Amino acid sequence: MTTTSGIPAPQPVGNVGLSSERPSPPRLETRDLSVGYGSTPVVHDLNLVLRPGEVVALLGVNGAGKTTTVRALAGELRPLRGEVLFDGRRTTAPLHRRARGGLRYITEERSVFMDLSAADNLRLGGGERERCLELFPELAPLLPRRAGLLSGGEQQMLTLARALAADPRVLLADELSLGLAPLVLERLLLAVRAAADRGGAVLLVEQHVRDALEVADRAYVLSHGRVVLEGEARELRGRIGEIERTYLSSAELATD
Ligand SMILES: Nc1ncnc2c1ncn2[C@@H]1O[C@H](COP(=O)(O)OP(=O)(O)OP(=O)(O)O)[C@@H](O)[C@H]1O
Repeated sequence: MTTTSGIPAPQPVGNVGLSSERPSPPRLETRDLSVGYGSTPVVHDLNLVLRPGEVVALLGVNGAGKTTTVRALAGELRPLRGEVLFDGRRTTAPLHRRARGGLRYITEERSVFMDLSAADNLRLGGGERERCLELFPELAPLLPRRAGLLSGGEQQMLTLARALAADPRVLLADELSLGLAPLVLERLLLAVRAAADRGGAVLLVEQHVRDALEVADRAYVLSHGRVVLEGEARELRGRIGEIERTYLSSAELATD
């Protein structure tokens, strides 16, 4: 595509991993990864790729192994078998070292420092405060307030603003939507999409399949710790029934 001045129009970074002939090298990758608790794997033989500029959704019923996968990617759980690669290099580094490489891991539990003000929470994120407020202007009047007094949705916004303002090279977002109003969820997901469009690599763990597939480029569906379906989100949007059936069969197996 060219502009009227004949200069090639900038391509959104978000499509780099998908549309160019040679996809960008993965920023984060697992090869034949098995991971779990003690010596018992709950995720088996996982091959997952996360490239710059893309949002990848990780879907599956409760207990499928999504959080376990994300914790392994974050460096909180060590592989039992197989490996995790960050920027093409095998790593067993803990989270704080991966964070130095630009990885941010956000979960519902680790959301905010409750005793600090919203402003102090943003300061701790290392990103610019103005940037946070650009992302979520609704945080401005809440800045002096103690974070513990904010609503669940406001706390999630704070968490995400803090993570996104630092322009993470990799964002692992586990269950951002838990308990959020639909409109807040939509804002959070759009902010996540925008982070990928600026070149970040985003892994999004989500219970809301349709919402996740709206903003994702690709998705993996886990069932009992194994990938049972994967593909481009635009294709999977037409296969929601099939995805839901994997959820149902997981539930049947779980009650056997
Ligand atoms: N700390 C732990 N110790 C032992 N087993 C665990 C631990 N955490 C999770 N598990 C087990 O590992 C399996 C996968 O759990 P995981 O939390 O990864 O699933 P999930 O897909 O993220 O589920 P949810 O959607 O409910 O968060 C489950 O059977 C769970 O009981």
